[in-house]
Amino acid sequence: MDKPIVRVADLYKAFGPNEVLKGVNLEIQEKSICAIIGQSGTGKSVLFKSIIGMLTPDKGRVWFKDTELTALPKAELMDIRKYFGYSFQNAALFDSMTVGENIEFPLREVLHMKNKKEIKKKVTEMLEWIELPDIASKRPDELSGGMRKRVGVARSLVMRPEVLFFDEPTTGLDPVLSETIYNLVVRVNKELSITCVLITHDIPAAFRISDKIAFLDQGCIIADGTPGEVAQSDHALVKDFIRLSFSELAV
Ligand SMILES: Nc1ncnc2c1ncn2[C@@H]1O[C@H](COP(=O)(O)OP(=O)(O)OP(=O)(O)O)[C@@H](O)[C@H]1O
Repeated sequence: MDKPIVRVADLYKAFGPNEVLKGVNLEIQEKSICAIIGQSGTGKSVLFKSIIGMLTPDKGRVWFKDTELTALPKAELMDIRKYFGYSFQNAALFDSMTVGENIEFPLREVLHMKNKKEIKKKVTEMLEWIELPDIASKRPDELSGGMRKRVGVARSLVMRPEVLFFDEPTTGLDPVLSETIYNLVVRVNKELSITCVLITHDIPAAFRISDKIAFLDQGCIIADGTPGEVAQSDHALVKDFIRLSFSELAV
């Protein structure tokens, strides 16, 4: 877990006059869980999208292992992106397709797999892995929010990414379902050895499951380290944020 799999150096991104990222530096260790936390609108999603190449940074560098993504031509960047998986807030499933078709979609469209038996086997394996073995023929709108999120994770995992990014994986879920999703993140990390990077507002969960926490504020990382190290931060905002997040639990 000592080698960085993703490195970000001095990253800047603005939208017109809105300077969102202002010199972000971050290292994410291979096979770790890293949580990016911070106030709303502070640039967490923009940082995510800049790392995975969905947004082009204005300045700065991003590496995946030894490859500098920010130096790659678009075609090569697309190729490297197959090592990244994403699970976004709304699970982004296609409602017109069954669950099975949703999961096989990247196999057909990205990996150009044609062998129906092989595709079906992978879909079945994934559904068993997320502990929802019998829902291949259901449509996403027949599922609960928590099930949809698990299917979204399965669709990302079927590509066997090396890094899986979760943007607010538990938004809209009650605490019990949220826990099942965090357990799934931990299983993805421990059982499949996949590096997991998550944005979350659930600070206690982030502290519980992460190896590293990075606190983003106004476009810069103002604290990062193990949960214990970040909990000891001297930064007033970090201290307040953590105190308030944990005191909510005590109410
Ligand atoms: N594609 C875009 N075009 C213009 N502005 C954008 C774009 N994407 C994000 N922004 C702006 O960047 C800023 C940071 O947004 P971002 O979504 O990264 O915040 P966040 O920290 O993830 O917030 P939250 O925790 O509420 O999800 C906001 O001011 C937002 O309006």
